[in-house]
Amino acid sequence: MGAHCRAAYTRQMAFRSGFVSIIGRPNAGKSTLLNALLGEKLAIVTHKAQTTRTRILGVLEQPAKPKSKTQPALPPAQVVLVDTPGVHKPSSQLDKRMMQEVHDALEGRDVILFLVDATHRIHEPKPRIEGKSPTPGEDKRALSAAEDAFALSLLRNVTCPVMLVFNKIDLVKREDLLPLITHWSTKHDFAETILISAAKKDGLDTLLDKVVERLPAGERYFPEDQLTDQPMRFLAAELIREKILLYTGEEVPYASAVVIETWEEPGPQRKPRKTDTLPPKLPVTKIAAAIFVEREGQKAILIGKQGTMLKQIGTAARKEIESLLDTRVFLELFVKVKEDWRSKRGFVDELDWRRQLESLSEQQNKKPVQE
Ligand SMILES: Nc1nc2c(ncn2[C@@H]2O[C@H](COP(=O)(O)OP(=O)(O)OP(=O)(O)O)[C@@H](O)[C@H]2O)c(=O)[nH]1
Repeated sequence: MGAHCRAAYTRQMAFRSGFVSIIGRPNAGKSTLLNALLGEKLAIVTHKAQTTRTRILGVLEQPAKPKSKTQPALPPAQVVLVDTPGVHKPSSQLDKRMMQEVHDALEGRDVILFLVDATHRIHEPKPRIEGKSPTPGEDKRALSAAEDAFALSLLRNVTCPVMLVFNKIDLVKREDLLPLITHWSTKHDFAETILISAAKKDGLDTLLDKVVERLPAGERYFPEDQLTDQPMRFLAAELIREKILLYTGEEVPYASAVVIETWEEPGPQRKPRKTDTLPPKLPVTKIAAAIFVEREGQKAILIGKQGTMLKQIGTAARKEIESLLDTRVFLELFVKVKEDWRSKRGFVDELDWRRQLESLSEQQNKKPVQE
C-alpha cells in the first residue's frame, strides 16, 4: 500500500462521532425513529401531536462495516441522536420553551435529519381572493403549508448536511411518493433523500450508514454503555405523562405536567438463604409524582369517578417504569392545580429536567453531613 493510500485508509477507518438532530413537524414520527434506532423506549410516543416537550438524547454505538455493493467501508462510530419537540409556531410560554429546544438542537450539529410525514399531501400556499372567504378545507391546507414553510425556515442558517427523510412509507403507495420527493427536494439543498418506516424499522440501516458516512472523525462523547443523558427519574415522569396522553382527552393531555417529588432507591437486599422456598422478590423503588393541571375541572377528569382514571394511569405507568428500572415500583400520584401554568415562564422553566437536576444536586449539597 502506498503512503497516500495508507493515509486515506487510516483516515477513513478512524472512529467517528457526532450529534445528529431529528427535526420535523409534530407527529412526523421523530420519537418513534429515535426509539427504533436505539432499540429502546427512550422517548414517549402517542398519536397526539406535540407529545415531546424537551430534547431527548440517545447514544447509539455503530460497529464498523465492510465495503458492500452499495456502500463504502464504514468505521465504527458513536451517533448521538437528539429528538426534538415538533416544529410549530409558539403561542404559550410552554410552546416557546419547546421551540427553544428545537433551536438549541440545531446549534453545532454534525448532521440534521429533517423528517417529513409521507402521508401528508402537498399544499402550496395559494393567494387569497379578495371578498371570498376560505372553506374550512382551504384553511386547513393553508395552515399545513404555512407549518411546512415554518419548519423549512429553520434550516435557512444551518451549515451542516441536512438529510430529507420521508417517514411512514408503510402507509403510502410508491407512486404517491415521487411527487412528494420532487416537491420537497426543491425546498432546500438536502444532502440525501431517504425513505423509511420508523414503525416497521424499514430503511433504518441505510439511514444510519448515510449518517455515519457524514460524521467527522472523533472520540466518543459519552461512555460506550451510556444510553442517554436523562436520569431515570425523568424518564419515569415521561412514562406517566405518556399514559395521561393516552387515556385522557381534549385539553387534559396538553395541560398536564409531571414532576417526580420523591424517589427512594431500594435499600440493601437480604441475602438469599438456603432455606428460602420461593425465589427472591425484586427490590422496590418508591416514587411519588405530582401531576400539574391548569383547572379544577381538569383535575376532576384526571382523577375520574372514584379515582378510576388516576388508577388506570398509575397502573399502566408503574408497569413500564418497573421494566425500565428492573425493580418493583410503588408509585403514588397526586393531582395539583396550578392555574394557567403553561403561560407562566417561571413554572415552565422549572419543569425542565436539567433545571430540576441542578436544584436536586444543590439540595443534596446543602444537606448536613451525618456524623
Ligand atoms: N404507520 C406508521 N406510523 C408511524 C410511523 N412512525 C411514527 N408513527 C406514528 O405516528 C404517531 C406520532 O409519532 P411520534 O413518534 O410521537 O411523532 P413525533 O414526531 O415525535 O411527535 P411530536 O412529539 O408531536 O413532535 C404515533 O402514533 C406513531 O405510532 C411509521 O413509520 N409508520
